[in-house]
Amino acid sequence: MKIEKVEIKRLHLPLKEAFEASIGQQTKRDFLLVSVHSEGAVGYGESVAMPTPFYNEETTETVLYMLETFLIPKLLSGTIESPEDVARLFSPIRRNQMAKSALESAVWDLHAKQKGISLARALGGTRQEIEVGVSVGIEKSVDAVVAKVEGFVADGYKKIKVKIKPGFDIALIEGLRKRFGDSLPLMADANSAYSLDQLDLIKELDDYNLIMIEQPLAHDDIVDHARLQHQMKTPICLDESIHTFEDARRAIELGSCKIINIKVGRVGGLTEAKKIHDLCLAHDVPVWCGGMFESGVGRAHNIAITSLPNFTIPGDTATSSRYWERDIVTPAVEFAKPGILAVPDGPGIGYEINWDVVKALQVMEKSYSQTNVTI
Ligand SMILES: O=C(O)CCC(=O)C1=CC=C[C@@H](O)[C@@H]1C(=O)O
Ligand SMILES: [Mg+2]
Repeated sequence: MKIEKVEIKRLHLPLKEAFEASIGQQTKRDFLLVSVHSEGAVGYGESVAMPTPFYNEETTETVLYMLETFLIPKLLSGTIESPEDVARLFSPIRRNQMAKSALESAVWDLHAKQKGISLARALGGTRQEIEVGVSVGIEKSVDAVVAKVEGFVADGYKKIKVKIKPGFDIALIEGLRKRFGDSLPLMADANSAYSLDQLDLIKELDDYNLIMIEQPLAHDDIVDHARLQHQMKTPICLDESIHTFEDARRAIELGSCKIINIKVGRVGGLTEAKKIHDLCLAHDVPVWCGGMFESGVGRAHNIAITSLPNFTIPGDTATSSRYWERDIVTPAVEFAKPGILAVPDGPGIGYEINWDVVKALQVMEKSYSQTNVTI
């Protein structure tokens, strides 16, 4: 497969409503839509980095820089037999996983389209339908979160994840359990807002039958998380700490978590995501697909990877209408049944780009071909 051309469009996609976590507030997606071209076929990917480096170190600007300066020249000048080769091609470049993933996932889509099969099938997916959860941000009061959750439960979401931070944690979980009882599939995500100094406080969360607590401690830690996991019955799930297969292997070996959140962008693309999935399957560690407020393009990649067998916990792959007035794909991503998405079986990601919406949101576009880049 020879990639002849890469295009990048930068889009500003407003969220229907602001989303707050311990790492700050978000009102829109500022992201890159990436397309890769070969022999008349086009594959699409999306950069999931945020405009600010508060979730991880990458930003929309650093992704653009890495793509233009290193990754696109490498892809255009190299030869690849399969999408797995892209990760190998990029391996001399350290980190910058979200930049790598934007291109690599587009090549996966292209590959599946060229073979005339769905991306899910190309990845080895086995499910035709996936269960879906929803991530709920921090609000002004516990009652305000309860009201939001009420709507999502009525919509049929199969898992409720709430964001917590010191001062907005125990009372929130208690309020939710009071209103919805013990059977609500509930989890909490702290985005690294705690340290082991707050061990007693974190341990209080053990009383609420949570499915898991996501990333309570530092974003770059697996040692303290292991200490914490050994003292808690609630499974710890790692998000920010896992960037590679090796990170996952070490975390499992140390006992730092019992569940892993796989975000395709955070781990550098679909090839690494699949490797982490396989490792976790071999170690009886269930996984689920996290979200980064993806547009329909990144969401389609998430749906495809979630069709693999060890994605046994509903992911943060909510519907388009949970986030956007108008998504950039058609059809929009909507439930087949309450809380259930159908895995598309058309070629590649299985959604078309809605170019009218893209045009309306586009703030920049660039094109790269073999004639105008050097490595
Ligand atoms: O709905 C989604 O896409 C998930 C949103 C979500 O919870 C997150 C997205 C990005 C950074 C964080 O705030 C958070 C997470 O840590 O999973
Ligand atoms: Mg998280």
